[in-house]
Amino acid sequence: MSSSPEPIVSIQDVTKSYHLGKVEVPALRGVSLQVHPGEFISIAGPSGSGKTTLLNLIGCVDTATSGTVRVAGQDTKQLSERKLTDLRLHTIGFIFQSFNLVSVLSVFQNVEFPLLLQKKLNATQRRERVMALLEQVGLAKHAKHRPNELSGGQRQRVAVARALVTQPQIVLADEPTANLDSVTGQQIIDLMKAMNAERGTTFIFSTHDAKVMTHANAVVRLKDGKVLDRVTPAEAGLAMASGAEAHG
Ligand SMILES: Nc1ncnc2c1ncn2[C@@H]1O[C@H](COP(=O)(O)OP(=O)(O)OP(=O)(O)O)[C@@H](O)[C@H]1O
Repeated sequence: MSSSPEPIVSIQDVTKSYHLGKVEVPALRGVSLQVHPGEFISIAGPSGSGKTTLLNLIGCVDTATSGTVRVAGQDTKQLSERKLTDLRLHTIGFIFQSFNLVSVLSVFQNVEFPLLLQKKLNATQRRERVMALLEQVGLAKHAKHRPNELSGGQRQRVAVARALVTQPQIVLADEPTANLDSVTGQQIIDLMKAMNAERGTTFIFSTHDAKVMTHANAVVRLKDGKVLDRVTPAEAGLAMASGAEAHG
């Protein structure tokens, strides 16, 4: 946790609507949220409450209908496509529910991929960076394997390494444990938390899983496209025990 006064993510009165033909689907209806550097934040809420939409806006893969999304001090609406790509590539790491590894690339090549896009390190530097991370996630011996030769938990560890390889300030994870059994899911959260503690990387992850939420510094609960509240995991647990939390 950081006491930095400057939030790394600042969202003000954001709405987002999708259009399905003539039908307007409001996904976010006036969301404000501040995340400070080094936080380990869970976005929780029932299916359809807007978690993925919110992560997509923070990750600059989609734009708000109205309101302001500031990431690393930049108002994303003011940025050109080029600048948005730069922000995604240098400042943000992504982890997905379904791992999204490239099946024809080895574990090493998957993790190296963002570095190739960045064009900042030479081959030796890239090798050192990738192997150090694979060591950390316990997969150095699997560097030459293809993703389909790994278990789900191992694939997600590769994805964690890939998200961190550019040393981003923020890692966004959309339901990172949803396709894993609970023990393996726990290992992924432990790994994310270790990276958060060691590097000070800000993590924002969505989840349905109450157990996963307990590891967050704060739980931001969404309902019907609005922030219900921002609570500690203990408070979220109490609310769930009393039946106030709906699950998707
Ligand atoms: N591309 C899209 N086109 C139309 N409607 C969409 C689109 N993406 C999301 N929605 C709608 O926006 C609302 C919020 O969806 P979102 O995926 O953000 O919720 P979520 O909390 O992540 O749900 P889940 O937990 O099921 O992934 C839902 O009503 C959904 O149907």
